[in-house]
Amino acid sequence: MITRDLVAGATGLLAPFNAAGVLRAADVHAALRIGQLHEGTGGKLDERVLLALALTVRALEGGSVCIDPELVHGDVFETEPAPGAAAGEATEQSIATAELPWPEPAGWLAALRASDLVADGASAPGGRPLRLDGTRLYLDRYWRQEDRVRRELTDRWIAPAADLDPGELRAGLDTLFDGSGLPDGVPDQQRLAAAMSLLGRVTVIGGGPGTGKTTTVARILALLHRLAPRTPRIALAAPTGKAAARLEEAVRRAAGELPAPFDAVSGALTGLRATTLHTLLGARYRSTRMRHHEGNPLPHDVVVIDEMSMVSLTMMNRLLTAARRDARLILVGDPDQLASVEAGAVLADITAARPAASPQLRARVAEAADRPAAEIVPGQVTLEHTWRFDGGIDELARAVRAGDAEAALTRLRSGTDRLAFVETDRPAGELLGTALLTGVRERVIESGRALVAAARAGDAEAALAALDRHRVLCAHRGGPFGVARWSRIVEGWLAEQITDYGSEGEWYLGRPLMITRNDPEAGLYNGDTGVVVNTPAGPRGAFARGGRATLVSPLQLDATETVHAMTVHKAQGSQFTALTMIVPAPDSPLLTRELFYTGITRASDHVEVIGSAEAIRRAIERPANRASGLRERLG
Ligand SMILES: Nc1ncnc2c1ncn2[C@@H]1O[C@H](COP(=O)(O)OP(=O)(O)OP(=O)(O)O)[C@@H](O)[C@H]1O
Repeated sequence: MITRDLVAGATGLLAPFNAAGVLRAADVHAALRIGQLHEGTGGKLDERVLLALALTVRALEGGSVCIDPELVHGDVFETEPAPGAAAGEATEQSIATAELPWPEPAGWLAALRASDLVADGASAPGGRPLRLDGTRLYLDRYWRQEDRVRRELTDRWIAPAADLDPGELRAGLDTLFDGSGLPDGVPDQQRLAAAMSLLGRVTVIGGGPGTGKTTTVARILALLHRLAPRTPRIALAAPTGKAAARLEEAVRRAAGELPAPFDAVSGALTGLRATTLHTLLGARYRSTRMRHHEGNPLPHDVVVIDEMSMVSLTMMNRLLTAARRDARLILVGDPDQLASVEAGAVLADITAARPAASPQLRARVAEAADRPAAEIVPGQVTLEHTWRFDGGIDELARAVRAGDAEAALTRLRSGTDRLAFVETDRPAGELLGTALLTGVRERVIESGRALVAAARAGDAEAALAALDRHRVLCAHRGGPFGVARWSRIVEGWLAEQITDYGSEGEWYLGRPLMITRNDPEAGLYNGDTGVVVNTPAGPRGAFARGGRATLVSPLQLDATETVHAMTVHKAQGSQFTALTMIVPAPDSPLLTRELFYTGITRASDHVEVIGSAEAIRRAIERPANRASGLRERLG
């Protein structure tokens, strides 16, 4: 069912786009409000300008920071679940847009250029709601953010970081990055990443799971501790609480593995705490202003941000304006994962850009990394070699990343002990009781039993470990392939197999929880997961913090839901031993390469995919297409 949230005042071109569901009520209202202000100043608005304005507002919702009037008719628009639909039953659908009265692009652009609502070109003065840059149309606020991010990155890429002794640097790199373990002829990208991060001011270290990103970061920090004239002040952060906890743990593990003489600084690195990016920047309750900004910069000499794919344009702008110009910024992530919930695709844009290099910095990096200068792209390194054996998950991920659907399907069907493929186009409701769900049912029961046993025994750490043993991941929240349906199925299996399951009431022991609203005071963030465990004081929510369990009273847990299954979006930044990925129907607008890739790469040991070959092919062949100008503007 398509939602048509009709606006009475939508006239002209706005009306058919609103009726089709391409424009939501909020988009139309925003356009009308700005249009009325404009008419108040005596102008007469071209309906094509109003349409472009409403579409630009709408695009933000889909993650794009701008629209291109020449291309926007080809974008995929999706409905929102219908208001009033039964909870968990509604699902997003694609909207057919071919029949809509799209304005002819050349005339549309000309109308925009002539409009008083539009600042035309990068050098035009501000003060107008829209900005046209080439053929890209932005809300001016987002254009300014993108422009600031571009300037901050290019300025920082050009200037080298504070000097380190070149001889000592080379010797340190020789010890920590000796290339052992790499196949013959494979260049040591970890060494290159380290050289770049130490010599430059901003470095993006990209790579898939297990490519040694965190290990590299820990070694970079160890080198800085040894080589910098004074002990560096280091910040570790990630977009979500879960990702921050993982970063902290991974740095601690990698610090513990440092060879002599760097093991002398492991203590300093082991003591580092990671926070969310919001906390680092000083987010305040009910305020969008951060405590740290240009006028009150972060004090740190080194800022490491992990899971950068989840960082939006707005957040990147905040980070770059808050970090000192002379600080070293190390930005880590997997550019092939889903982009941020809010608009922008910052990591993917930066890693696809080829900015101009400072010849001096390039020569220094080449010398320290032992690589030809021509191979150095300023400020970015991709790690390719996978260090973790995962028996086929990595090869599946590589095929997905490369957009090779047939290779991915062959991998999935190969039947290794790490990959399982339940090939079906039927939703779970129709598969209950059949052999097709045997694998997922067994995993759910096995991990559920361990979870409940640990929770009842009051062993919070064992319960948290059991919680991450297996997870069901879906694309949608609602609908036949969604989280709500799967949660009921999982709960049914657990109730059937575990004696007295859920008998303690709302806060039953072993109840898996997910936080749905940030609570900085309790240190809990939207998407964090935990489990209810037994304590002498009664049931408590246990959450992983700094490698240990923190216990929170149910009284403090007012924004939680039970998490027997979760969306891939919510699972980003987490890792599970095993997972079952539910692939929706082929026409799902959420089905993209990034979604499928992010889903399957959340598992360390076992991936089971339930879905049709057709839907998987569709996903792999459809990369998410977020409109942004950053990639091109970075050069
Ligand atoms: N140069 C290396 N030589 C040998 N082992 C390595 C090397 N680099 C990393 N490893 C090992 O590979 C594994 C994965 O490394 P690491 O956790 O740093 O990867 P990652 O890219 O951060 O992974 P993820 O994204 O999954 O968190 C670790 O066990 C680590 O010890």
